[in-house]
Amino acid sequence: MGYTLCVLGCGTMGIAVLSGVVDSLDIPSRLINGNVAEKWESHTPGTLTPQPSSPSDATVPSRFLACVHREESGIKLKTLFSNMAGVLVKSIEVVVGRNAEAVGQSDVVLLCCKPQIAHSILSEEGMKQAIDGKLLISILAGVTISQLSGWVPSTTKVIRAMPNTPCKIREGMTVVSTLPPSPTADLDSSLILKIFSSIGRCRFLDEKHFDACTALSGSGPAFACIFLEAMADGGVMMGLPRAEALELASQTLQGTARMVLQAGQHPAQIRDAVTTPGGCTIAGLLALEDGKVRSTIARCIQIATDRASELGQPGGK
Ligand SMILES: NC(=O)C1=CN([C@@H]2O[C@H](COP(=O)(O)OP(=O)(O)OC[C@H]3O[C@@H](n4cnc5c(N)ncnc54)[C@H](OP(=O)(O)O)[C@@H]3O)[C@@H](O)[C@H]2O)C=CC1
Ligand SMILES: O=C(O)[C@@H]1CCC=N1
Repeated sequence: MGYTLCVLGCGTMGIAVLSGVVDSLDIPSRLINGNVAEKWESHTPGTLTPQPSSPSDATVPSRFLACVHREESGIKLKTLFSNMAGVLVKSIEVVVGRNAEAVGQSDVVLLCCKPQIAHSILSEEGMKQAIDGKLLISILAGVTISQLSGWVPSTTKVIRAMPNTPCKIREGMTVVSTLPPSPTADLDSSLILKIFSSIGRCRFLDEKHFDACTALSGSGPAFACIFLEAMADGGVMMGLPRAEALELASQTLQGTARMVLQAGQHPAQIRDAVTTPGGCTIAGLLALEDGKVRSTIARCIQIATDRASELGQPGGK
């Protein structure tokens, strides 16, 4: 039997993680349809490769509770999840305004609310008893393990994770804070890996890197989309239809990223191979350098990191 996973604050990211995990658990039916092999192969050897799960695996969730605050959000989630539960997932239950009850029925809690309201949610009546001894995985930007640990009983195991929205299509990047030594560390770590490596890449890093990870991979999809849209706009300016321009830009970015991740090529190698002496690529590259695009993008990560460190902090907004 699997365990119960509670998504405490099931908005954009809660839905992304939950949808991806549920999708990954629906392996047997998709194997029958014959379309899953390619998915497993698309992950680079040497990284944490997802494996099809067995329904009896105790490190795999089999029941999901999705907590929200507003009735209207609950209705939207019910519609969204109504057809989602596959063969291995017994149920996805939407819970409105009953956080402590849901946490009490869960084994693992994925905290996905806004950083600013985490303290009030974890201080709700009945929450201390409900969360006692449980594994709490927080995806909140800026809120530290030390802060979270101060809001829950000392028996609650607190871990941070920083996923991103592509988790929804199982192409996410998640960084998990390294686990402190404990008798349950191995079990906790395999359980955490099962969740996040089933929805993309996952790696452990020390908590001191979390604000930078929040900026780079957490916020990264937004930054990548600026570049993507700008490339497509350039194509449109030169007469390409919008839809085709967007397809060309997206597949080009995806293919290039895969050359780095899968083929292990350095970005400079890829760039040089494209850049014919006296050709059009060097002409475009020089225009980018004139626009200080590299330092602008690097500064964007620096500024977003600084902002991430302020989120959820006393006196911060
Ligand atoms: N968005 C992203 O790409 C990423 C976000 N993060 C982090 O994830 C967290 C969530 O972000 P995001 O998903 O964008 O935010 P959303 O606003 O989309 O989701 C927040 C959720 O919390 C719920 N909520 C609010 N109050 C309560 C309450 N009292 N009890 C239970 N649930 C409540 C909301 O429900 P309702 O609608 O009913 O109010 C909503 O479902 C943030 O801490 C952010 O730092 C991390 C990585 C990437
Ligand atoms: O913008 C934010 O604060 C959140 C954290 C990472 C992505 N979105």
